[in-house]
Amino acid sequence: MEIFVIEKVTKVYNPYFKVLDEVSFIVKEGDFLILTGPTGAGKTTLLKLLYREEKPTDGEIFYKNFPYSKLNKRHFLHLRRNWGIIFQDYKLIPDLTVFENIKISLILSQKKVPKIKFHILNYLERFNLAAKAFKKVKELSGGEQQKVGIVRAIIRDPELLIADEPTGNLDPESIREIIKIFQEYQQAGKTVILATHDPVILQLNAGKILRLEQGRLVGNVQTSC
Ligand SMILES: Nc1ncnc2c1ncn2[C@@H]1O[C@H](COP(=O)(O)OP(=O)(O)OP(=O)(O)O)[C@@H](O)[C@H]1O
Repeated sequence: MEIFVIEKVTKVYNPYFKVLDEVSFIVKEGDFLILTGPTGAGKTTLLKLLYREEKPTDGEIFYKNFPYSKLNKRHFLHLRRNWGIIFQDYKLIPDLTVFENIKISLILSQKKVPKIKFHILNYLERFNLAAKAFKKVKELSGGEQQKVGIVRAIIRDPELLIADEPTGNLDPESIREIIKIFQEYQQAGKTVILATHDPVILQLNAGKILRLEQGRLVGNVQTSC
């Protein structure tokens, strides 16, 4: 089943800066898609279009056959409850603790989690973050904050994971661990879309690679079913 069909999507930022130029590809359920390309190629913009922080200037995005242009804000809020998004700039609340940041996200996802405290601490333990659970996010290192952003997204057990440069602040060992966790998640039938130019990830052969250059996809790209 197709999760996303991206059809000739163009994005122009004001006043006139074309970042994506007729980009087309499909994402199937269970895919592990790695979007790569140089700085400024448009990777973050493309992900923002998928999670609807931005709208395309032209073209259409279909999610499970529903065209985005026909969906309203309420539909997107509902969809995003089942998605895990890892933002390049983390988007954590610095004055709240690690535990509170994750708990708020879990509550917003409306997933019923029995023993929520145990559940969160268990996840944090897996990422070697249990000792930081009750520290304010602003007291953590950049890499630790990045890991909190990852835990916050995957603890929801989302059907789709969208990750924007999730390992930029991590050492190679941590990067391999994170990718292993993403792979386990994919093996459970979930879909992963990851933007990165991290050579460690690219060498791991974790998934299908799509390369963006100056707003266009280059190489072999599947654009129809
Ligand atoms: N809101 C915006 N308004 C205007 N220009 C923007 C906006 N967001 C991004 N851009 C520009 O669009 C281009 C693509 O940015 P984008 O963040 O999508 O690239 P990227 O491939 O993710 O880069 P990086 O690898 O550095 O994260 C950049 O030149 C950027 O300056």
